[in-house]
Amino acid sequence: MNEFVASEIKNNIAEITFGTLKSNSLPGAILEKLAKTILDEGAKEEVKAILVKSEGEKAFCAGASFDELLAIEELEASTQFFGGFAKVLNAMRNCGKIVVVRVQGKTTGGGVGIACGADYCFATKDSALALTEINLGIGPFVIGPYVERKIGKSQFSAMAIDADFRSAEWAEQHNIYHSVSENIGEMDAKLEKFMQTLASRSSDALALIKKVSWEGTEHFNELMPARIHMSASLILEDSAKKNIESIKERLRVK
Ligand SMILES: C/C(=C\C(=O)SCCNC(=O)CCNC(=O)[C@H](O)C(C)(C)COP(=O)(O)OP(=O)(O)OC[C@H]1O[C@@H](n2cnc3c(N)ncnc32)[C@H](O)[C@@H]1OP(=O)(O)O)CC(=O)O
Repeated sequence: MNEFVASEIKNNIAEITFGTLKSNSLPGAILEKLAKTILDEGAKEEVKAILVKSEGEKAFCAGASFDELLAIEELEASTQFFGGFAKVLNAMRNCGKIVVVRVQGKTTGGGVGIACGADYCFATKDSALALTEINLGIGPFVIGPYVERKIGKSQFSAMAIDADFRSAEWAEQHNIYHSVSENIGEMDAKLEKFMQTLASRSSDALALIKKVSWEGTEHFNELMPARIHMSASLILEDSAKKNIESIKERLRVK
């Protein structure tokens, strides 16, 4: 399977895994499927919490798929595509269940959005992160409210402007990661214990914790159409396509 979203329920935990061949970057179909899977699993009474993770031992998620961005030629398609990120984050926020995210390696752009959409986030010390959108000629507009909620406006705008990687240690100090491990084995051992404990907790208490944690984010729904339009229109510029081609080349020869 080249691109997939899979889910299984183990011990009252819905484990959702996504994967794509290019650093787990996200095409539109995977975004749509991920959003739907999170909502479907969240609606199941037996599910106490949701674990979102990605395939492999390298990058957690490289954000928007370059190949899909290069193929987009008109506003309707780009609006639909960036709307997919809004749907995933909205699903994480509104699914009614605690969402835990497992970050095993570097993450950029929309992948940082997914880490910030978590209620609790595990990572390894190699899980540096960056808002690289400006390199393409766009910005972290759709994921912005979710990132700002974790790190504050000043740090968000600094990350969006410089597009530099911050370390996992930085991400822990700035409330994105809640647990940082030396390696994947150590992270998974901690995660398993954490999820087992979560599964034994009161469903009603967890639901209320989810509710109060996201209080004050109701306006995200109203923000989204304009935020989607920002990325969706900028990506149509010729310079954005040239930028993506040169990033792909830089990554290929590095
Ligand atoms: C949500 C909004 C916007 C966005 O999300 S914009 C997307 C931003 N993403 C990037 O800028 C990703 C750039 N990629 C990297 O920095 C690195 O690849 C990585 C993610 C840190 C992973 O590094 P690693 O060393 O593990 O892997 P490689 O660099 O060797 O990459 C392997 C392979 O994957 C290809 N690739 C990387 N990123 C993407 C991508 N986004 N789409 C497609 N393909 C990607 C890379 O080119 C390599 O391919 P090869 O063929 O093997 O060369 C907007 C909003 O919020 O509004």
